[in-house]
This record gives sequence, structure tokens and C-alpha cells, in this order.
Amino acid sequence: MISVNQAKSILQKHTPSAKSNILPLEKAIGLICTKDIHSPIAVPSFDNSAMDGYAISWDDQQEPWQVVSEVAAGDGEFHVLQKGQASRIFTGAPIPKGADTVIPQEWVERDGNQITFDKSSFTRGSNVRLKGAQTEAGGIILKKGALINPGGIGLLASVGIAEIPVYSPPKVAVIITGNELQELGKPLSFGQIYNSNGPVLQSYLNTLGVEEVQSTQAIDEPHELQKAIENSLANADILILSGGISVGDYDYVKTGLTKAGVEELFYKIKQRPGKPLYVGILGEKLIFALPGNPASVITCFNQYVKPSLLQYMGHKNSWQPTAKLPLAEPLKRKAGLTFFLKAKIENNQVHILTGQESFNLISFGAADCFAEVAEETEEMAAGSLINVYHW
Ligand SMILES: Nc1nc2c(c(=O)[nH]1)N[C@H]1C(S)=C(S)[C@@H](COP(=O)(O)OP(=O)(O)OC[C@H]3O[C@@H](n4cnc5c(N)ncnc54)[C@H](O)[C@@H]3O)O[C@H]1N2
Ligand code: MOO
Repeated sequence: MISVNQAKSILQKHTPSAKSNILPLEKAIGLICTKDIHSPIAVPSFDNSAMDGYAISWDDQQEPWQVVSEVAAGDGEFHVLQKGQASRIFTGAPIPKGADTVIPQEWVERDGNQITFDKSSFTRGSNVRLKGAQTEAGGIILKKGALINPGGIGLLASVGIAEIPVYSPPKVAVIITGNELQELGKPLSFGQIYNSNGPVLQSYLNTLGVEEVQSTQAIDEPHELQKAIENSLANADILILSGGISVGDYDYVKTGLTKAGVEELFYKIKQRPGKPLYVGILGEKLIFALPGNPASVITCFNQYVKPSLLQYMGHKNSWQPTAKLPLAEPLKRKAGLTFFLKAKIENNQVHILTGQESFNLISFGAADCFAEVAEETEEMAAGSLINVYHW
């Protein structure tokens, strides 16, 4: 058996490098940009008004101004203003030639077509958004390695970019093993349980941006499982299996993977839950065989599959704990295994939840992270800092 740190370091070394792909903007959310992105245009691409009001050419001596025209957002042609003239204008509308300042309407006294206002509150250029104020044409708007979030999508769209080079998610196949599994929505016969690992893996993958998941359910029968493994490996970059990896007479996963040519990277880790985790490699394909107990699947995904997938997709530091926070209550146990405990963070303190057994999912109704108790630790006092890993 190897330690958690050894397992993570082996996996980190064998996780394939990210591949760049050009995707439409709407598919790029949550992904990492692979190149510096330059703006093809200046934004704004024309001087325009920041307010609803009146466009004028600033003149310390002038009063009143004559309103001679109107310009709204989207207008392309307009009157050229002469000295002493004003144009009614609306937010986003182009500044007419001859004008350089916008006075918001609530500051203006209007009498027929004449306007006056208190000049002491404005200067030349007030309320005008100048061409290129956000971005000059050719300027870098997003750096290589940036995470594309909804704000970044807005920035890219604002300069007219519809496609972007990103590290695209891998194709993932999932095989759920077990004779005892029943689909949701159907009644349970004696001895059956609902398949919760399938929905867990599907939804966890989706939250990481992996949309294409080929999912297969296989009974605990060596030939059927072998077919499922070979089919899945033919189509996917990453294969995740649930169950059948322990030492029972019906645990055929390890033999099946070996038969398919998969080379073992490690099997069994000094941890709870998820001790019998298996990770293998076939060429550049990674294979995770997650121990079937529901809490083991979720924990192993959080600790091994997720960081490896994120590394594959170009994220940095995906293996680090997401925080180090004070423990709310003291903790005592026998050393020898790393524990990943379901926990909830309240008032910036880590509360370890009850129901930590690997068959028991109840704590996941409240948990927002896993707290890590290191292999050699026997006791932790309240207030001592503990590594946590959020979802
Ligand atoms: N003699 C030993 N027995 C076991 C050991 C051991 O070291 N020696 N390790 C235990 C540990 S720890 C784990 S974890 C499990 C892992 O077993 P498998 O990976 O072979 O998983 P299964 O036996 O198929 O299932 C285990 C458990 O989980 C339930 N299960 C399976 N699939 C699903 C699913 N899709 N949704 C919900 N629940 C699922 C299954 O019914 C079992 O109760 O082995 C221990 N045994
Ligand atoms: O390692 Mo198992 O996941 O404790 O039940």
C-alpha cells in the first residue's frame, strides 16, 4: 500500500498534457485559455454618451445652447453640431461631430429648444466614453492560462470574438458495475440498492465541464465486463469504473483491465475511505477504478479524479487543498491511514460531520468539503489548522 502523497505524485506525473482546441464561446465557460487573446477592434469602437442628456461642444463663454437634433443608440448618421448648438442624446449613442461633452438631463433646464445648466459641475469631456477606453485594437484582453468565467465571456463577446482556443475536456467513459443495482424510479426488490454512484459521477463530471460522458452499466460477469471495458477504452481518453475492485469473488475489474492491456500505476492507498482505489494507464489513457462504496467513490473522485482532470484541462495547483482552516472540535483517532472526513465550514471553522462510514451518504446532505487528517496524526486540538478540499 502506498501513501496518499505517493499516489497523488504518481498520478500527477502520468496525467497527460492538455490539448488545445478551438471552441465556440458558449462551450468555453470554465475552461482555460491556451493563448494570449488580442482584440480585433477598439472598444468602444466610437466615442459615445455615458448618459441620457444633451451633447454639446464645451465652451466656457456659451449660454444658452440651442437643441437642434437628436441622436439615439444605434443611430449611424447625425447632424454636425455648430458653436452654441446641442443635440438631445441617449446612453450609448455616438457623440455627434462637433460635440465633446454630455450634460445629463437632470442637470439641465430646458425652455423650448433652449438649454442651460450649472457649468461648475462639468468639464470638457464629461460623460463621454472615448473610442478605445476599454481596449485598443490589437491589445491583449485575456492572457494564456486565464480561466474563462462569465465575465471573461462578456469581455470576449464585447470585441466580437465568437471562438476561443481552450484546453478542451477529455472524453470520459464511465462503467458502473454491480448485480445489485436498480435504476432510479423503479421499485427495489429484496437485496437491491439504487445506483447512486452513476448519478454522482455524471454530475461531478458535468460540474467540471465534461459534458460528453459515455455511460455503461455492467453486471458482475467477466465477459460482459470485459466487453464494456474494451468498448469504453476504444472511445474515451479517461475511463472511470465504480465497484468490483476489491477482493471479493465477483470483483472482476482488475483482471479485466489487465486483460485489456492496462498497466497498473497503483492499487490500494493508506486512506479511508477509498482504500482499494486502482489507477492504471493505457498509452495516454488514464483508468480509475473507484471502490464501489458510495462515500469512497465521491471521496476518491474529489481527491484523485478531479485534480487529474483539472490538470489535464490546463489548471494549475489542482492538487492543493483549497483552504487550511481551524478545526471546530478536537479530534482523536488511531494513526496509520489518511482520513478524508466529510465536513461543513461555519464561521470559518471546520465541523466534522457524523456518519463517516463509507456506505453512509447522510453527511453529504450537509458537507461542503473534505477535511484531511494526515496518516501519522493521532490527535488534533480544537483550533488547529486542517487541510480542506471543497467540492
Ligand atoms: N475482505 C475484504 N473485503 C473488503 C475490503 C478488503 O480490504 N477486504 N475492502 C472494503 C473496502 S474498504 C471497500 S471500499 C469495498 C470496495 O469494494 P468494490 O470496489 O469491490 O465494490 P463493490 O463490492 O462492488 O461494492 C461495494 C459496496 O458499494 C455498493 N455499491 C456498488 N456500486 C454502487 C453504486 N453504483 N451505487 C451505490 N452503491 C454501490 C455495493 O452495493 C456494496 O455495498 O470493499 C470492501 N470489502
Ligand atoms: O476504503 Mo472503503 O472505501 O473504506 O469502504
